[in-house]
Amino acid sequence: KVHLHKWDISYQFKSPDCMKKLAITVNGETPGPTIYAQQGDTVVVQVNNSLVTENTAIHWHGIRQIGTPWFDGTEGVTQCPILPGDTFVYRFTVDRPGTYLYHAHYGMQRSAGLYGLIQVAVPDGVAEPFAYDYDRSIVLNDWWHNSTQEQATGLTSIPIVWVGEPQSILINGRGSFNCSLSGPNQVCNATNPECSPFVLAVVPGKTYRLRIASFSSLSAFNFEIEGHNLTVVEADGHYAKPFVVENLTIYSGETYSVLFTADRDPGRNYWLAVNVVSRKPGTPVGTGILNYYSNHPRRLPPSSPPSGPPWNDTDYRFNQSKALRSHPAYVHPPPPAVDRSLLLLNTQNKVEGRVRWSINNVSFNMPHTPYLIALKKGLRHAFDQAPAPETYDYRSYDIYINQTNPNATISTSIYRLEFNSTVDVVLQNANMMNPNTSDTHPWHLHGHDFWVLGFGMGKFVPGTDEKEFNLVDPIMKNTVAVHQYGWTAIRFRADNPGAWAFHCHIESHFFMGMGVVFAEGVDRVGRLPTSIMGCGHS
Ligand SMILES: O=C1O[C@H]([C@@H](O)CO)C(O)=C1O
Repeated sequence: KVHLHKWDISYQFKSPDCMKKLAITVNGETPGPTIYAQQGDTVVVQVNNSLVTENTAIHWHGIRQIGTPWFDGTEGVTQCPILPGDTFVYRFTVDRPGTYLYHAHYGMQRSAGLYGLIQVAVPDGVAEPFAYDYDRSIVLNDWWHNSTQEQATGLTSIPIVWVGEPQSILINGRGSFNCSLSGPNQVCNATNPECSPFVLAVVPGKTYRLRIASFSSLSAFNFEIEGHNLTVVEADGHYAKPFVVENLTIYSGETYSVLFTADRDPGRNYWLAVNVVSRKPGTPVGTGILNYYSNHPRRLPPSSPPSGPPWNDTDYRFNQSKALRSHPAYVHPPPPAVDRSLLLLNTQNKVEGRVRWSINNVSFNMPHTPYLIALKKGLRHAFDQAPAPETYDYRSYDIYINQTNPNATISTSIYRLEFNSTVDVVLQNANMMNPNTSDTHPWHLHGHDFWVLGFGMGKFVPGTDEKEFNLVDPIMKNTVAVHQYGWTAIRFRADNPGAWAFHCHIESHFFMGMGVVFAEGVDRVGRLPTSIMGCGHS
């Protein structure tokens, strides 16, 4: 089946948290419409860029784009930007069931509101390894009152003007800023229906599948339904070995399905609560209402919203990461032999006086000619041909202190992977430029899923820590957290011809250079559509 969507991308005045602000919308909405499809279907999205003064591009996050690497929607990597007034048609197959995302992949436009869900159902007659009565979704985001242009300008200023903690957390596009805190020239209207809390209505006794997705620009979130345990059953489109949590930590770019049963006292409503974790919260708890039929949907619960785990409890988050395993009936064992291992140190640095993020001391810079085009056409002058660094000086580097020399270099270099090779990547976290701080970084790989082999605290020791890898039942994902001062190991097969971004999903961190590009089998890529071209060298 082919699903055709016609999208008009435009700025609109919106008040998702009661404060009026310009937001980027799909057909006037943020979050944009959910794309529904069934495994094997073709999705066609005709994107008309009505932003007037801004380019755009849309990434289909978690969709591997097998055979269509040019429709990954990553500006600078797989396509030229879509110019204002232009229409671009994405056409791709959704080859696996599960919960996926779409969002802008141009500048910091995701933060401005261009995002939504993709739900791919199993084929008719195919059963999933769990049962539920109803399917619902929860889309999480963090929200600022200044514009993304202002944020981007601040990030590139000397000295840096950091974006700071968000003003609000949005649940399905709804938050509630305290209007008494708004400045005199700002339009905040607490009674605007756009910012009335999200209500999840449930029938007592029924079991719900909640598809939870985070589009956060910065924050790690902890999601809790007051008084209801959650059973995790899916992550990034893969069935998980079910495990029960009181609350779920979710990082930007991840999706989970959880099951819960509305089996508590039906005489009242309960809170949905989203708390910021990992960074010191500067944002009030995001709330919604779990409404037991037949209570009034606006009746507030008689309690305070859950405050979640302590924001700085790294072990708590680390333990959830380690609890996530493949469902036993759906294990795809990773290839045992590895062809290449990369050890990637994540650091905050300075380049020419600006604060940047670097991988093995190289800060990523997007070239003007998209890599896929440059590689396919052999345009060697379009980007730095020197290979990107494979490792860092792990023997002497102290991940717990500020670097003695914070300067890094900036480059457009990439990792060329042999087609069909098996690649291990260990992401190593470290101290930032402020003393005693390390952020959690959700890393997202385009074009592939990877096996999550392991997590560790402290420094990864090559030759030793591989022994801790889970080669038995690792979950496959497309986004995974690298915990503070810790490491995360993944494995993937370079079996998808194309050029693929791999980056921190924190919007400002990727903007500040926190990413790399992998390219494989480009000689096998079919004829590039001319619609992706028109910028840079030719
Ligand atoms: O990239 C970042 O920059 C700030 C801060 O380190 C500089 O002001 C911060 O908290 C980040 O995550």
